[in-house]
Amino acid sequence: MGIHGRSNGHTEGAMPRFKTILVTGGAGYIGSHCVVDLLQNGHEVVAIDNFANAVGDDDGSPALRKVEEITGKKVTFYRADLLDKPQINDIFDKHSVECVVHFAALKAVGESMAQPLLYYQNNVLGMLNLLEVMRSHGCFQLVFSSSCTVYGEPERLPITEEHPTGKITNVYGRTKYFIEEMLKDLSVADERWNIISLRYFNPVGAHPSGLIGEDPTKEFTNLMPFMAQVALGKKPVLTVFGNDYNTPDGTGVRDYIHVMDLASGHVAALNLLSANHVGLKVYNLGTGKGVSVKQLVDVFERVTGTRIPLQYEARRLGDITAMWADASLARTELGWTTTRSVEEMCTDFWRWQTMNPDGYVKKNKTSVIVNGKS
Ligand SMILES: O=c1ccn([C@@H]2O[C@H](COP(=O)(O)OP(=O)(O)O[C@H]3O[C@H](CO)[C@@H](O)[C@H](O)[C@H]3O)[C@@H](O)[C@H]2O)c(=O)[nH]1
Repeated sequence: MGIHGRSNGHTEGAMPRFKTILVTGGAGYIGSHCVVDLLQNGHEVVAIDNFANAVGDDDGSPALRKVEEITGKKVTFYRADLLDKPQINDIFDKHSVECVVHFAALKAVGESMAQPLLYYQNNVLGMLNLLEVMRSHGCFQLVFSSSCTVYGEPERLPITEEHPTGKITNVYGRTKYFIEEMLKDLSVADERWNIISLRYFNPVGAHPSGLIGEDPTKEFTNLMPFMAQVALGKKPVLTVFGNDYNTPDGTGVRDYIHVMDLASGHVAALNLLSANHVGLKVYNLGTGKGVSVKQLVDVFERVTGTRIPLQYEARRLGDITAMWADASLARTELGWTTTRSVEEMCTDFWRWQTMNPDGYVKKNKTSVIVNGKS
């Protein structure tokens, strides 16, 4: 496989498709990987990011410069905040945006509990501003980045899109849930809206080139980046939160999905939106397979040749026992499936980590507003 990775079977040009896509949160982990896939599928991308949790420098986004290297295509980038509505308005004035893929959001569960207003303001108000600007510019096509967290503690497994939502124990998850409810109301009130909400399971891995990956600017607590830090020797031990769950090996089970598979789910969603009026549709993006903490550690050690010292501790507050997707709706309606194994998730993440042990290299130390760098 070359630098361009692989396609998951979408035939370029087979369906009518949008030309210019606005990607909010485009410099972030999932956003930057998705931009790769959008560019490789012939879209033009205008990306915005406020660098709340992504690396930025005087020249814009190091991640998006790498995306340009991978794809050989240009990304128009604005450092912009969705809370600054006039700025968002200006961007829509400058570009004929046909569709928005909206990633920009704060996502740390613990932080959301300590600072709920910050989360409601950023995630919910940011979404409202975006929707208003979209409407005033006649743009009604949206792919929204939602999460399996909207399901709360599963009542049954695997989780289908029909599973009840709303019984969520953290503020971050509630912002995703509230936005989905808003989008429902909007699609009922005004049939011009054409929206797909994608409920992600646990995104991990990195682009196979090793040029882009996860480099949060905030303290992170997710399993794979933490495990990689331990493997690099930057952290002494991986704390496993709970080995007394009702799972085969006692550790928590999740549906880990390679970030490039997740990215191709967005391209598939755009293809559906560009050819159909769906109102509002919701799809799970997961592999359909549950993997425990212990299993993920074992695969990571095996494929990277590293050793991860473990320390078992009590369950983490608010963690659920097990969660995995029924992804059959996305398969039948979006024509999308995952193609990357847990081994590839670990190998690709490790390649990114070892090629970039300190994450993205900034061109300059300070950040200034960069408008319309292309
Ligand atoms: O140092 C660590 C970190 C995690 N875990 C365990 O690993 C699993 C995965 O944890 P993590 O990577 O933090 O993901 P989740 O807690 O499943 O949360 C992710 O998935 C949620 C559902 O989409 C999103 O809401 C969150 O933003 C996203 O971080 C869980 O069983 C954790 O208890 C450990 O044992 N040790």
